Amino acid sequence: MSPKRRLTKQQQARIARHNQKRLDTSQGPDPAEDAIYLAAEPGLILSRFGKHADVEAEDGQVIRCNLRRTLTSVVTGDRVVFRRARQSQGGVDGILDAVAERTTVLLRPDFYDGLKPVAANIDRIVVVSAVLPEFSAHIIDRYLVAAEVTGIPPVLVLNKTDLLDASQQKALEDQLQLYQALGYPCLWLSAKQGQGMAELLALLQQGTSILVGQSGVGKSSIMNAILPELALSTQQVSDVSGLGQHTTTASRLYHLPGGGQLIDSPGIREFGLWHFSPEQVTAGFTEFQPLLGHCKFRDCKHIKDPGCAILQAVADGSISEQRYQSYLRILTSMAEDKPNHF
Ligand SMILES: Nc1nc2c(ncn2[C@@H]2O[C@H](COP(=O)(O)OP(=O)(O)OP(=O)(O)O)[C@@H](O)[C@H]2O)c(=O)[nH]1
Ligand SMILES: [Zn+2]
Repeated sequence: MSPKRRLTKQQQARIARHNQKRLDTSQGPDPAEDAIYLAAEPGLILSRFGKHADVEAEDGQVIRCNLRRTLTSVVTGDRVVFRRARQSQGGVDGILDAVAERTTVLLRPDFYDGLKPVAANIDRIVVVSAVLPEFSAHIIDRYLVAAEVTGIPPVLVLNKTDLLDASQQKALEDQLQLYQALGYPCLWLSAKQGQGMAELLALLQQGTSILVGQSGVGKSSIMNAILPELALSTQQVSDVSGLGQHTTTASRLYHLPGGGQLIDSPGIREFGLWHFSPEQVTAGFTEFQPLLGHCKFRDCKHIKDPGCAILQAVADGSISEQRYQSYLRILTSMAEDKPNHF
């Protein structure tokens, strides 16, 4: 093994000075840059695209900034330190100096590229499902596992309830009852007719939320209903292209009229679970958590193992058979779908 390279005293001092300047928001990293930029200020990333980001300053202004090359990961929702340029250059009006530590980060497992951060500092994941194309408790369970493992509280929204007849309604009420009993807030919605929209808005008024769910469940319809600003831009896109859909996959943060933020992130609407370990999936089932460590064998897989506390709970009905079957399906699908590098 080669000996560790030691830094000289001068090198150490230079690095220390550099780090100190980066942390000190009252001074830029390089005094020569003060001729180009104003004082550092805190900001919020609304959107990131390539080498640029739209940063919202505390006065509400949006400033398009260049990213320092040292900043490798900057995503929508990041809290940052930036400086306005004294003069606009080529449509760019500032520079992004530093990114604050994130409370949460949503990672998108890309089949080819590995894990990619797509949004940061999210307080709530709104899992949208619908009675059409088809209601699937299993898919809801996948989203719930992802949310639990990521550490962001989920909320369930059932959309298109205007299409239900009485018997379908009863069956779905039972389904949502199960999730409600697990501690997940559930909301009945019709983005089309407006039922439940006021309750949803009230829920989104605190913190930053993101909508996820399968294609066609009505995420865009919900967003357009609560964000006139977005409805307008979608409309404009549809007028030009005739496609009526977003042409970009970039995430963007919007402020809601009565408070709270909503991140529109087409790239994370459906996410895989490849990057989770089987143990994480187990822990992602909230009702399994109190039983973990109570199985007879320490390495219990909770599948066929004798003395398994989870299997026992399924047998006596305190854990729902449906949720347990969902758990098994997730484990199987992970083993089948997993790309080599996860
Ligand atoms: N009946 C009914 N239809 C709805 C409702 N909400 C949305 N839809 C319809 O469902 C279809 C899909 O809605 P979108 O909002 O595009 O769904 P999405 O989840 O954004 O789909 P992707 O963009 O593919 O991810 C559209 O034809 C909507 O008009 C609702 O509450 N009731
Ligand atoms: Zn077990």
